[in-house]
Amino acid sequence: MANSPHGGVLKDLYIRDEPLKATLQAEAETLPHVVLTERQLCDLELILNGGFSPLQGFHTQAEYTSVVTTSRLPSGALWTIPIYLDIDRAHLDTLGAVPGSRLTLRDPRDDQPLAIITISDIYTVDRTQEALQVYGTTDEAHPAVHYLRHNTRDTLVGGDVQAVNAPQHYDYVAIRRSPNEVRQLFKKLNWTRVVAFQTRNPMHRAHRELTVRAARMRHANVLIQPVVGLTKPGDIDHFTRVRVYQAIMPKYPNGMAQLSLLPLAMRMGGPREAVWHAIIRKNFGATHFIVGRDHAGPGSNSQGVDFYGPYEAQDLVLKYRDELDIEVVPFQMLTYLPDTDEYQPINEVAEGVKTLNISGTELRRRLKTGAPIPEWFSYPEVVRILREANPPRDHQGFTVFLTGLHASGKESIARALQVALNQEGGRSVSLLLGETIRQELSSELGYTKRERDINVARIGFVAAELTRSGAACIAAPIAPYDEARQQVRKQVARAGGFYLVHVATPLEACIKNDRAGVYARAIAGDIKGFTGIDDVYEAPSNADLVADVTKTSISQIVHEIILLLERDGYIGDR
Ligand SMILES: Nc1ncnc2c1ncn2[C@@H]1O[C@H](COP(=O)(O)OS(=O)(=O)O)[C@@H](OP(=O)(O)O)[C@H]1O
Repeated sequence: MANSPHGGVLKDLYIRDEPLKATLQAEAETLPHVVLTERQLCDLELILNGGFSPLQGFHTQAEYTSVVTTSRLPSGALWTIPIYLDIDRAHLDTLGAVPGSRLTLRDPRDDQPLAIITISDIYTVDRTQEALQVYGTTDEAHPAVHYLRHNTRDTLVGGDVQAVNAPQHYDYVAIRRSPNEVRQLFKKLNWTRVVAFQTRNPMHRAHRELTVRAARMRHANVLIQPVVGLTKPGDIDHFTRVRVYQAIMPKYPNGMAQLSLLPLAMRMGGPREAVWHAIIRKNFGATHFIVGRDHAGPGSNSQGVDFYGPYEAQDLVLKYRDELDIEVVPFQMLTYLPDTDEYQPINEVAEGVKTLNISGTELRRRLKTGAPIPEWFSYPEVVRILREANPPRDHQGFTVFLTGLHASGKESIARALQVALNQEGGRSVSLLLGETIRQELSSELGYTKRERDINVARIGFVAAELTRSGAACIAAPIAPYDEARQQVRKQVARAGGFYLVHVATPLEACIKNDRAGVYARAIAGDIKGFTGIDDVYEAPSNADLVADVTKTSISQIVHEIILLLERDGYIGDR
């Protein structure tokens, strides 16, 4: 038998009665609506499917105050993290929302109506009180406090919700399971003792060892239940992590473990969050829950000191062990003993025995540089997935952005560089010449500052997309304005490498090079606002390379660019 839900009843709010569901769906279309934030969406999914039992909606003021100050719902049931619907006061007023009225809650991704809330009260968030009581700090280095200060809206709307539709997912659908589905799975597998494991990080050998040890100690099966909602900013994306989890599952003895995903929005609330996680796992039917070192820890504060002690979360969960009614399996950090090729909890290692460990920071460094990751630390299948998601520079994209006057030679450099990069191979090479872009993307634009800015921004967008997909992109517009170029640099640098090359050929030489006679027409006044003649060219102050075709050959300039790319690891030893 799976564990009983928190409060005794699983509050699965999905409506199975088709006519009633149809009535609610029709009503949802007539009501004023709110588009949920990503966090609210995660919270709502777990309210609707019973993962947050005994909650049946977003906190009322009484619930909010009670949870924040006492870690309990007014009923007395343990509940440690406040779950509320925050909305801007002004927005709420335009909806005409008052206690007693109903609002449709819509999915921010596809606008689908998910639920109807019947408003029971409207009140104001108490940011300081919540930060201090729930997270123990007002330091914005704590992600939840930062969220409270910068994202949480001022007004909270409390009330029960009715389910209209389940949020639609398109990724890993088969292993996103509701509490009811997980309970059915346990029943089918004949699992009665299940130890749940929570994670927001990739899993390595130590995690596999830890969960198997827990199973052995408690004669239980294992539910790996990673968070795929919101985790700590900067974490590895859930797509990569789920591929890792899928790769690690065959490492468990046949029939021992199952993988199921949890759409939770973590707060990184340490001790209080650990209790919340235990309650949620109880709702999913687990009988045991692993709480390790620094569970749901947010890292260090603005003074460089950890917000919570490494075993503070374990202590709080153990304090509530009786009423939680899910057995907590506390774990010390597992460490590797190279001499005996085994893992052991750090507190059980005899003095003088050699241990090895690779920290998260060290792992990220090795992924970035391509340095080896030993098999004692992780499985080759896992490392391969992580490396794919963190390709070394020579597999990342880049943009070389050439800026300069008309006929400065930037087009010749661009074409020659394209050939050189094609010779190098390994990437597709795209050329975005000023003239081509004007024809293909910006044919309606002229040459005012505003229109040039739009043109250059479009080039920046395309260059960033190509760079993200691993291509080499060579752009060669005039791009006379510094601010517009800076924007492009920012946008592309988020996706890969960016190099600004100023083709600084003097105007007289450009005029001489211009066999089409465009400058002559500009000088004669037939073309107005021509760059270099009667329109400005702001020379870049932060170019990665300055080239002048009157002083340096095209081959040499291309070589200089190749040297820059090689220096940074984008080309070369592939
Ligand atoms: N008024 C005016 N000012 C500057 N350039 C003009 C103008 N009118 C037409 N042209 C021709 O348009 C070509 C492309 O300009 P760009 O799109 O690169 O300019 S910008 O970056 O949007 O400022 C550019 O050619 P290339 O430099 O060969 O690309 C110019 O010859």
